[in-house]
Amino acid sequence: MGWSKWRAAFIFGPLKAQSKLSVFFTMLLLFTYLFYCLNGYCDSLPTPVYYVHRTVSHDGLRTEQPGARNVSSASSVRQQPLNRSRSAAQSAGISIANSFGSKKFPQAVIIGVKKGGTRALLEFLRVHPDVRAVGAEPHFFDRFYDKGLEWYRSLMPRTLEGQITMEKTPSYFITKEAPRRVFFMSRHTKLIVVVRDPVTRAVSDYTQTLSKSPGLPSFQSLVFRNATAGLIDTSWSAVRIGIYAKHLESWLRYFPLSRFLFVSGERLVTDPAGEMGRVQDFLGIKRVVTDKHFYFNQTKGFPCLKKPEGSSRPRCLGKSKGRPHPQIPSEVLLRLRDFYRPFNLKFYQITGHDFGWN
Ligand SMILES: Nc1ncnc2c1ncn2[C@@H]1O[C@H](COP(=O)(O)OS(=O)(=O)O)[C@@H](OP(=O)(O)O)[C@H]1O
Repeated sequence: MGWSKWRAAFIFGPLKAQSKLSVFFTMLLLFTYLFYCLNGYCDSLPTPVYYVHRTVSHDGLRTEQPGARNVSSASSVRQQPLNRSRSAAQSAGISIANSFGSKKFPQAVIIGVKKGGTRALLEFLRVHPDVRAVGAEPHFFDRFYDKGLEWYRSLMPRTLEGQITMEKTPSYFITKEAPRRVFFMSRHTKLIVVVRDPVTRAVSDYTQTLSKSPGLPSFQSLVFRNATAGLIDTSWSAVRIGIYAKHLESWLRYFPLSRFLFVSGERLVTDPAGEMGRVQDFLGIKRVVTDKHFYFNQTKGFPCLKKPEGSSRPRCLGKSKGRPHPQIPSEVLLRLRDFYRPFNLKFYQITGHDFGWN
């Protein structure tokens, strides 16, 4: 080696070593970041925030602290990141490596009504690429509120930018505390209520209970408090759930009417594409689910999906959806119809929509 080569090695040697070192550290950083992301830790970086409402809310009611350890109380309206801790799925050891997106609180919830057609609506919505929904009913705002909002969020599917997270739990509509709790999660939550003729709904509800307890007394013996006087028993849940106006009033103390969409359970059967058009508009997503997605299954007597989510084969809802109802004496049904009439009218008046049940 000549003198000039020795000189070059002397001058550039330390520089080469430096650049090697910086490449090494950059790689190390990259690998560490990738490792963390693949294990779900990146979820805690882009924080979905929600507003913690004042301890005393606008209507003077005290707001609750869900699973108190998760959310600190706030004396004024302020933003609170809610995803510091790792999700329950992770702590339960469920591998979520190689998954994308993050778990967010639902921006839209199907809050009711039981036996209204809520499963059909959710399954139809799941066909939409911009909707991701929990399959099972989480029952967070009625049964599991003590588990805290972090637990609730961990149940949600991962969503990418622009996708909507959804869930359905029909019992929320009649749960006294649910409006306040949902409001506490986010006042911007969109609320969908699938409503169905309360008389048919009551019979459907009874049919479901009967399928689980075959020894159940007859519908007519449960529906009356005093059969001779024709007094309806409003303490029976199958009757109470159908007084929609009353339940809606509790929700309207927290949410304006514009935050609700009322889906007709009847139209969801006779014109699923039409009703889905309204739902997609309300959610602010493209009308992707159209009449092309449905076919009418003659055996089932209901519309079914040509290609449900995650399948390329046509599928109808299960046996417990769309089952035959027992025969109820017509005078019993007429009496029940009379009972609901004023409540239905009130409901039409509040919602500005005549559902045609009378
Ligand atoms: N496409 C389609 N297929 C099957 N069933 C359909 C469909 N669309 C609406 N429905 C009606 O949905 C009723 C059940 O309502 P829900 O899903 O809200 O019930 S539940 O509260 O979740 O148990 C169910 O009530 P029943 O007829 O009493 O079984 C159906 O009438």
